[in-house]
Amino acid sequence: MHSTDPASGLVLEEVAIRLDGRLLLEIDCGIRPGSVLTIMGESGSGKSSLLDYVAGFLNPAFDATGRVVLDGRNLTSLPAQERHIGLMFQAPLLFPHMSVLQNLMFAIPASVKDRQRRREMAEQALEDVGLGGFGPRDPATLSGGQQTRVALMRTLLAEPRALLLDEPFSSLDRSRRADVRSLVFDLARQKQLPVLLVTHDEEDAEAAGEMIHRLENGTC
Ligand SMILES: Nc1ncnc2c1ncn2[C@@H]1O[C@H](COP(=O)(O)OP(=O)(O)OP(=O)(O)O)[C@@H](O)[C@H]1O
Repeated sequence: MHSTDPASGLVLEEVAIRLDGRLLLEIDCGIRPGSVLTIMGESGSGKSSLLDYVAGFLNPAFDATGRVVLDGRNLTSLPAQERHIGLMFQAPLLFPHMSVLQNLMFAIPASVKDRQRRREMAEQALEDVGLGGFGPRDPATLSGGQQTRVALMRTLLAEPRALLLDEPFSSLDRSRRADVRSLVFDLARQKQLPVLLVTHDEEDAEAAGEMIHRLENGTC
């Protein structure tokens, strides 16, 4: 299934990932701006490797083929930093030697040169996720849910054109998980980003919406 408008959204055209000559995963699909495709499948089926391929840093141990097209542009041979794709993992991975605010300011594109403007954007991002005033804090002093919210805003401040989420909610407890999940999907919808979500959690998949691909024998 391809995106209805090939000039928008994320399209994975006949992507196949192999390891040691064995086909791990095959996918051919389109994700419209603002919608989420959820990929579920057993451990080791190649889900994270698919995200790595889309992001542009698949380990060379794998052999991958197929095109990655974002908003009509073929990204397949571009380096990761030129793809404008945002990633979020299970561990929030904030830089420990920077304050929360510095973590956010670091993500803002270099095209925003004015330091005061960068600071205001980072402070606003914290306000947006209910963490106003947390800027000076050391990331290690934040709870898991707070760190995840900062990581989300850090990803979005980089102005990605698509989001890849690899089990991003799994370190959160049930109640916090539902809140952070809604926040991620709401912001993705607002910003009209196509989202590729990898999860083992049925509730995540249900909350994400109608497009769920379950890998069976590597194909979905
Ligand atoms: N750098 C690597 N070199 C060789 N094999 C690897 C490498 N990284 C992962 N693998 C193997 O590739 C396969 C796919 O791994 P991948 O992490 O993509 O699966 P996954 O579906 O995301 O699994 P999980 O749900 O457990 O996170 C696994 O068998 C894994 O052991």
